[in-house]
Amino acid sequence: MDLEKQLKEIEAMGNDHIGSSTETPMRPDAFELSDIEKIASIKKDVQNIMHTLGLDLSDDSLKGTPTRVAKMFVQEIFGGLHPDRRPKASTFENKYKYQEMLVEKNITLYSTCEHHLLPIVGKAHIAYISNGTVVGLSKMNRIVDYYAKRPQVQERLTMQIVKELQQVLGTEDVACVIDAKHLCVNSRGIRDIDSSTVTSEFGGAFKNVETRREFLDYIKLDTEF
Ligand SMILES: Nc1nc2c(ncn2[C@@H]2O[C@H](COP(=O)(O)OP(=O)(O)OP(=O)(O)O)[C@@H](O)[C@H]2O)c(=O)[nH]1
Ligand SMILES: [Zn+2]
Repeated sequence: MDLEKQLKEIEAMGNDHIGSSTETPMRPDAFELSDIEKIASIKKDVQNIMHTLGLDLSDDSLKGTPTRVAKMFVQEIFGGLHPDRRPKASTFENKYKYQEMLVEKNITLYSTCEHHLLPIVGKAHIAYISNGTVVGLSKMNRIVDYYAKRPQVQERLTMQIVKELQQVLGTEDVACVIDAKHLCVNSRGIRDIDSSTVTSEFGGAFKNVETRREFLDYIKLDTEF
């Protein structure tokens, strides 16, 4: 089979998982292997890639790389694929009777583009209006970090963060804006170092133009990376 045809088939297989859902496309058997087993398997895959590239894996500087990359994939940059790592977001009663929106802005975001497996670096900004329940501030940073630690497209990441907070807080009134640089755009391909991508998801009251405007005024997108 020629290469072009093979590539088309591989692409078609990948697209089977893509739906309109905000869920990360995972197979049902995603957690049959333990983390240790995944690290051992990925180590061999990375060894194979490096070997194919012609690198000498007995070199002192290179020999630890397959293990390092495998651990980094499973435990760090893709650690958010595992539901066990979902942050426990304890909620409290809004005893202050605070009625206005709460904004957690400039949340540092490191993710990975699922098309090229290159870094996405940026800031997330979150707002919610309590309907009686509040959440500890750091939990918003933790939720961003959990969903960011997956192969991602920025649109899905933005929606996953909002959906999670809506569930935790029991309200639709949650919004998220992400401003991020994609190294797949900045450092390869079109190599545009200055462009960044802005995505947003506005739930409930944030669909109202004035409420949305208030949130956007608080965060004033002057993001520095
Ligand atoms: N919608 C969306 N696209 C993304 C995201 N991250 C990367 N991309 C784009 O996904 C596309 C991948 O499509 P292809 O055209 O198959 O990739 P490519 O041939 O390497 O494209 P170039 O980057 O233009 O060289 C690229 O245009 C990326 O810029 C994201 O978070 N959201
Ligand atoms: Zn990419």
